[in-house]
Amino acid sequence: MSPAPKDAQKPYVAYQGVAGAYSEAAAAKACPNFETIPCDQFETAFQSVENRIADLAILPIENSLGGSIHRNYDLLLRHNLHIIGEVLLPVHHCLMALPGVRLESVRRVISHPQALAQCEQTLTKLGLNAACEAFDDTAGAAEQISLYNLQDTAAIASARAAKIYNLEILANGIQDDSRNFTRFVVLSRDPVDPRADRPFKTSVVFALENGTSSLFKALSAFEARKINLSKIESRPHKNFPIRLVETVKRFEYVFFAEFEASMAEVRTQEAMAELKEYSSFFRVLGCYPMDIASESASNEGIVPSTY
Ligand SMILES: O=C(O)C(=O)C[C@]1(C(=O)O)C=C[C@@H](O)C=C1
Repeated sequence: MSPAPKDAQKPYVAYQGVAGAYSEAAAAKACPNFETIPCDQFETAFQSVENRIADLAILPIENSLGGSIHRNYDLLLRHNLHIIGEVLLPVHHCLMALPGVRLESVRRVISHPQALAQCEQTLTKLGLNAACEAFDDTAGAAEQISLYNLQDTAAIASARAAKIYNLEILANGIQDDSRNFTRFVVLSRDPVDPRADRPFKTSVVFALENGTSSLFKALSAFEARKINLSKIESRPHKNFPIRLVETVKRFEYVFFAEFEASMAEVRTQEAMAELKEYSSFFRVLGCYPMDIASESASNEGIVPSTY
């Protein structure tokens, strides 16, 4: 599936999955006045912004139980889009099947690998005699059951997906912990202007001249200026995966770091300049408003008013 051509009058936001996916819910929360464009792959969502089919894309980046979505970190590096916002979405999973199917007759549970991971312990507690199978997205798994009349299969997806695909909810709230949140980032072709009058985050990606051994020193540039590091993720350095130090082969990484500070602040500019001194590669992925509980509750969404 590729995104449909867009109507030039309306703003569009691309997401991965089909109607009823959590990414669609995140798009509605972040950009309530936008039309949504479903994409079959994460990369298609990036491309639809690059090719001007969509104005923005929304991508899951990490989950409080399942961890980081590595694929999207790699794609952030491969593509040149800017992060302009973030949104935290509570994720409340349901186990669903065709009407009349009982829990005892389920032999297969299908869903997005993140959703399967977030419900692993609960599925065991439910005493299911079923194999888990990965699917491209949660709502797509629900759709599959409906389309092919799969009597022995259940899906993990949202209550909205159950409604859209006419499935019955067998168990509600099956995430292993109620504090199950996915953080999504909003991507655009253009950056937003950094501000200092409200909480902003800055996301960067870098590789170090001397490898991991200088990571502590590099990050202390932020600590020294009392800038809070909210996230760090390492991924293989695809252009330079191994460093030979005498007889030892060391793995090389690129580091994704997020700081609770705006690039409009002098302390952030200074810390970044210092980090660059240790880096063989450095890029700002975005400087954007933090998703703060009171703000995400507003029905304005979190995308800047320029959209
Ligand atoms: O499959 C979906 O519904 C998605 O939006 C994807 C996704 C993910 O990639 O983590 C988003 C939120 C949930 O954590 C589970 C799956």
